[in-house]
Amino acid sequence: MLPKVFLMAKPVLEHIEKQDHKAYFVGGCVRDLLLERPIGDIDIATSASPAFIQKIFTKVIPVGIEHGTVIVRHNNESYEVTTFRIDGNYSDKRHPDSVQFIDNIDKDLERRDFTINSLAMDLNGNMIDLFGGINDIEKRVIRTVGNGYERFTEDPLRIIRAIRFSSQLGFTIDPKTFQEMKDVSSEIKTLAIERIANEFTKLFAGNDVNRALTYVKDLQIERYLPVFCDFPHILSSLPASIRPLQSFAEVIALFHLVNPTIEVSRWVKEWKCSNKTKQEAIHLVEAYFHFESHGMDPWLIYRLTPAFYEGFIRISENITQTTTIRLQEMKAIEQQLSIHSKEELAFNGYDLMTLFPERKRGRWIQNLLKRIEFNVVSGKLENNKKEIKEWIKWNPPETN
Ligand SMILES: Nc1ccn([C@@H]2O[C@H](COP(=O)(O)OP(=O)(O)OP(=O)(O)O)[C@@H](O)[C@H]2O)c(=O)n1
Ligand SMILES: [Mg+2]
Repeated sequence: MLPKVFLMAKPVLEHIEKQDHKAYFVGGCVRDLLLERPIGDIDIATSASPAFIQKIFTKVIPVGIEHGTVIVRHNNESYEVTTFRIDGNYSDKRHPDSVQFIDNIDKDLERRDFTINSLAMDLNGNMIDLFGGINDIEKRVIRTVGNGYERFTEDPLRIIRAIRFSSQLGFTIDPKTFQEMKDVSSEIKTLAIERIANEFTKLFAGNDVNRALTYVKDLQIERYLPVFCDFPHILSSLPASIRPLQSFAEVIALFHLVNPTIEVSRWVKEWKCSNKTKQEAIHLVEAYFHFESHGMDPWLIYRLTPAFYEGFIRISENITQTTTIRLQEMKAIEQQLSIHSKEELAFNGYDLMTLFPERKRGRWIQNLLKRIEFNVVSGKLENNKKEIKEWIKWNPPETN
């Protein structure tokens, strides 16, 4: 019996087939089904044109109609439905210059990157396996469909995808395919950095990230990657055994901790990351530096967003190469915090100005509040007005 995600998508295929067109499950979802891995997106390939799909379904989003792709919404799920096609040249290394729609799936499967990704499955679970994909899944090998040199030249991102799949799936790369990756590797410099970052995020998240990094070093891909190209030894300075990371921010944090002379802001700028990624990386790095000098304490927990606890553990485990920090311990400290934000502090800037009416507004207010906040969070000072007032007597604000 097919997993639920396929059963839910089945009516979409049935509806297309009822109109005398062919429709198949293709790509990653078929691969992951055979590997019994969690299924990501369900992609569908069809002989029907995008216009025809738009006609026969009520909810269709034309996401990439020029490449033959639309999204069909069915029972609140999205399905990418792509017309069988062959690609023209990829002169911008992102999208083929032109695509030609065809009515037979064979040639469509032939243009795909790896044999394990070139499987198609029909409604009844019958497999179309033209390039030995099932055999390669059994042997756990990544191999290009046909001529690797051509596949990688069409889209050099496939070089990094091969390594990413080896990390995610724990597969080896076929030696001939690997040689072809080497031959085309300098083309990586033509790729949009966002695409590379996307693959790198998945590469570092894979269970077999260490094997993948061996491939990266062997190919010397760092020559073509921003930041890495200026610090050729940074990959070799990584800890001996990397545990998987879950976001690009974690990757940046790790590299910054390995080489603090490269600022987080430089990684973010050259890899064109979002501000969200930047903030997450800064957060993780600050937490780790605090941990290094003070250990796990309430101040660390107070400053670290709970959503980043697990990321912090992953980073720490990588740097220290131990597994001593426990999530429960962090949560327990969080539960015990006297305050969770400075808004909960029993004393504010206005109180300080009332206490020192002769003083002009200035930096001293912020500085003193920060010290109060730190002492309250650290359990050295009770969070009530009277206590804080008393404390200030002995810890007066700095002179302006
Ligand atoms: N550069 C690329 C990108 C994609 N594909 C084909 O398009 C399918 C879907 O692409 P994508 O969703 O990027 O990869 P998946 O294999 O589905 O992997 P994931 O699980 O990460 O989505 C792939 O299986 C592959 O057949 C390709 O041939 N060349
Ligand atoms: Mg996919």
